[in-house]
Amino acid sequence: MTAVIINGKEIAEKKKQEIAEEVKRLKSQGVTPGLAVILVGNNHASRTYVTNKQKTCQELGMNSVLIEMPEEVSEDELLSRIEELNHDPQIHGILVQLPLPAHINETKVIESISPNKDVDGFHPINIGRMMTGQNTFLPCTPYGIMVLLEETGISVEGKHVVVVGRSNIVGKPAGQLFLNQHATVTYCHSRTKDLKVHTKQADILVAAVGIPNFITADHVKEGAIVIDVGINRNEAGKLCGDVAFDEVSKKASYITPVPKGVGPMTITMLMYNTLKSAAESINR
Ligand SMILES: Nc1nc(=O)c2c([nH]1)NC[C@@H]1CN(c3ccc(C(=O)N[C@@H](CCC(=O)O)C(=O)O)cc3)C=[N+]21
Repeated sequence: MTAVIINGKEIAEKKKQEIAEEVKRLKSQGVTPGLAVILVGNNHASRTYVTNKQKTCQELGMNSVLIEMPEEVSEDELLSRIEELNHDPQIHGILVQLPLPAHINETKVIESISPNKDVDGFHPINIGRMMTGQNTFLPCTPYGIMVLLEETGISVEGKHVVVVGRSNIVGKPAGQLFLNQHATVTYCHSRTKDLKVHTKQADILVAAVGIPNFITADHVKEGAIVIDVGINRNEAGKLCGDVAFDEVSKKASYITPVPKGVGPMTITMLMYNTLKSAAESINR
């Protein structure tokens, strides 16, 4: 079988147009969605991501504020800046770019963001709401995966989804969203025994490991749907996923590439969450 390549860039463009329309509507009601991005230190990759987020805000007619803080900033200073943003009526979403420097407690920072402005969906209150199927901000990357599948016309109900990776921001919540949509979910991770025995059962295989070429053709069932969430650089410095694309795409029925797969959806869902927050602020 030769896989259909799911074009995440194209689907993201379509979704962004829909979001831009909604932004116009909100603006006519006097509310412009506003996102604050806090960048601590001068990590090169982080800076690229943050620039992309700002550019996308502009494209969609939203306001964006970049708050840069030096690597040595104290935790207290960061927390008090977040507290200001929690009370700023122009700001509907607050994103603290991760990772943070080692002297800052990430958990404490995430928990200081108002759950009403936590457009990353990382606050424990919002994670709890997601787990219990309530209305909340869904974490952007897992949410983006669900939208990719929906837009491709793939139903998740009853399918066996195997998630490889159990991070708090991708693997764990991705499994939960699939479960919420009535899939059967298996989690695998670095200590799973006989990984292939599990991954070969997958109707939908989600790779969120962080190791280039980790998932090879012999991990994959003929005709499976393969979602590559990895963002790695190979020896040549080229962006690549967790899946050995060339060999796996000969066996899968659908596959997401890297780049132009899940990545562009992550930013799009961040924009969606910011819009949602702004719309809900009217009723608060
Ligand atoms: N608080 C927080 N929230 C995040 O959402 C967050 C974060 N911290 N820290 C870093 C990761 C990484 N991340 C990406 C988003 C989009 C692409 C993306 O659009 N990638 C493009 C390629 C971009 C390129 O060429 O470098 C693609 O896959 O096609 C990648 C990575 C969000 N993150």
